Amino acid sequence: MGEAPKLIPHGQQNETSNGSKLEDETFETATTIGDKTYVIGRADDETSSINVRIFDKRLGEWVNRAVLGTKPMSFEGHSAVSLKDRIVILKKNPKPDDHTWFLEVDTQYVRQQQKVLGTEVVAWSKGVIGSVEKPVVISGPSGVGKGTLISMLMKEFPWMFGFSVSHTTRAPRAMEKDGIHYHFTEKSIMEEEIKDGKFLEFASVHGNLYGTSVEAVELVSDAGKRCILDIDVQGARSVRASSLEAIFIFICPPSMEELEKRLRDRGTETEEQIQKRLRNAQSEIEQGKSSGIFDFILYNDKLEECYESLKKLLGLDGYVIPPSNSKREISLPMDHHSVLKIEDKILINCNPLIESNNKIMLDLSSLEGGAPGRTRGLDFRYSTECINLTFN
Ligand SMILES: Nc1ncnc2c1ncn2[C@@H]1O[C@H](COP(=O)(O)OP(=O)(O)OP(=O)(O)O)[C@@H](O)[C@H]1O
Ligand SMILES: Nc1nc2c(ncn2[C@@H]2O[C@H](COP(=O)(O)O)[C@@H](O)[C@H]2O)c(=O)[nH]1
Repeated sequence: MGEAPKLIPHGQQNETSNGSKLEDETFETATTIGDKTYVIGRADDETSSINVRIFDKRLGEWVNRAVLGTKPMSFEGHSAVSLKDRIVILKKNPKPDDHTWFLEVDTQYVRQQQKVLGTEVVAWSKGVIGSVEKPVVISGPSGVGKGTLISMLMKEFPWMFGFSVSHTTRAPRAMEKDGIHYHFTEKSIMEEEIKDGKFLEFASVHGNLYGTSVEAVELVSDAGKRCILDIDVQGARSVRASSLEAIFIFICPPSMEELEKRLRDRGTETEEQIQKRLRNAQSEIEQGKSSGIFDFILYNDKLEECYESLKKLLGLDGYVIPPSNSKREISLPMDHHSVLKIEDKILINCNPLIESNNKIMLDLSSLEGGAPGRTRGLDFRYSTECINLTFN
């Protein structure tokens, strides 16, 4: 039998009937969802990252869980609010783009990962203000022109799209740069990272291992951009089965002869590799057309025409949306705050001595996404509702 979290029996933390929390001086909060109490506090190391300990009230002991996703850093205290399947963490003294985090404890992603990894898990997801369009998954046989089309899109709309940089165990080509085209990695390291749940998807493609890390997708979301993934059909199938909502596009060649010509003309593969890629192309095209994974199929015959079709289905033909600087600014609490959950809203009370506009409301109904990746659609507003809360 373990010792129950001290915070609760000793009353160091106020836990109200509606799940709101006030933080104690040790920077720890204890939040109960179902049978488990999640004690969240500063890690006992020099990183200042957040540590999670889990107490199973039914078993009466502390339990271990794999913690997935990038952990929040630079932590100077927080408030925690329980939702049905996750805990909202509001940091104190936050940086402008790093104020709200979610610890997912029973979401679809968490349940999926429990099955995949064969262990209990929780997952971090950072909250980002505003809404970003769904990621775009682009698949198609090697040499069909996926990379070419993606480069055109990123060149024309650099503020809108960000590329998810995959990991691969294949050797870099002459012009490829580590961290830009791929994260080139050792097979044993990548296999270890797959075991640790760092990948959203991975597959063996043409004899090498390729995979999309959760971090690769998160980095694009953090930049407020729409994520583009260039992955094979197996990877697209895994993403389709995951909780990441995306648009799936399959690119077809006009003919196998033209595909072979493009692969040869590119001059990046040996004859043996070209043959292997062409053999795989046949079944990839069949799956692309008939598996039901893909929302759209495009034929890349004339490059410009295919690019126009791609833009059209992404809603980018004709009028081009200019880069937006219109992110609504809101001053989040810089000092002690308390939080209160009322239906699908969280009311954040700031210290009235410090904050001029001292009530901020977070509307939970507009949240989208979540782990793996970021929780989008955070909507903070200055609140006129008057709720009497006492400050400690
Ligand atoms: N519509 C097109 N007509 C003629 N050549 C094209 C067309 N689209 C792309 N190409 C050329 O075909 C070659 C392969 O294109 P690209 O590298 O973009 O393919 P890919 O699908 O990304 O391949 P891989 O999956 O191997 O990375 C390149 O040399 C590119 O310039
Ligand atoms: N499942 C995944 N497939 C990926 C990923 N990154 C790239 N790819 C696919 O691999 C082939 C070959 O790429 P190449 O750069 O060696 O020519 C191509 O079909 C890509 O779409 C990934 O992260 N996961």
